[in-house]
Amino acid sequence: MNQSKEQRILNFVLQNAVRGDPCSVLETIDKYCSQKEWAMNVGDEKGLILDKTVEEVNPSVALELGTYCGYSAVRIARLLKAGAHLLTVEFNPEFAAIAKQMIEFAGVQDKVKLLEGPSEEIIPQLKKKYEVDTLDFVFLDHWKDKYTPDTILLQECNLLRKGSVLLADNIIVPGAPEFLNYIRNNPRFQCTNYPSHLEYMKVEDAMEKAVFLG
Ligand SMILES: Oc1cc(-c2ccc(F)cc2)cc2nccnc12
Ligand SMILES: [Mg+2]
Repeated sequence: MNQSKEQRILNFVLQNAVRGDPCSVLETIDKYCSQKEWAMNVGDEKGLILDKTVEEVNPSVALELGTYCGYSAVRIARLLKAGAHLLTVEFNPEFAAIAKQMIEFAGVQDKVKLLEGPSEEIIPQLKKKYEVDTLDFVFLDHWKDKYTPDTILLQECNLLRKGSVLLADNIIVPGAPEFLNYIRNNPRFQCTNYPSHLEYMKVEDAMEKAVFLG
């Protein structure tokens, strides 16, 4: 049974990165995916926008929708202060299995809780089952047609508070036009657009930051 691309990425990290060193893991994934096989990690260019937003928010509790191989989970977790944690949601079991190993190899497992399942099922469980009060930061990087329903669900579940920051990937490619329309026309959010490029490509992409005004 030949290996998946995600397994090949993990193997390359296990053989070439430094165990317990998140930056080494990120560099190694970026090296593989820019030189050998493209993959949908947020990447090093948009990753800098993610870094700056996480540092600005300095979240105690962060949520990621769309774990994939764990690249952005490692990217976010490496910046979290002592006692802070990231909940990351992945519905694809193969991806979740890869991400778990990636997160552990990077040594950030104590800061990351990987939740396997559909976001629409997990979000309503965050308060009672995962002891979340409100979310300081949310990274949306899963299927683009889920950005809007999940943002509405976060509000319905009272998981956002005044100042909660959402950051959405792939605003241009693959694109999230319905989400953009929703969030930019919603008076309860203050939006900022960050032009960038699709990971590992010269194709234009962008991220959108949306601050919940309460
Ligand atoms: O960053 C991303 C890029 C792409 C993607 C796929 C194929 C293309 F041709 C271009 C872009 C899909 C994604 N799905 C979920 C989360 N993030 C994604
Ligand atoms: Mg993405």
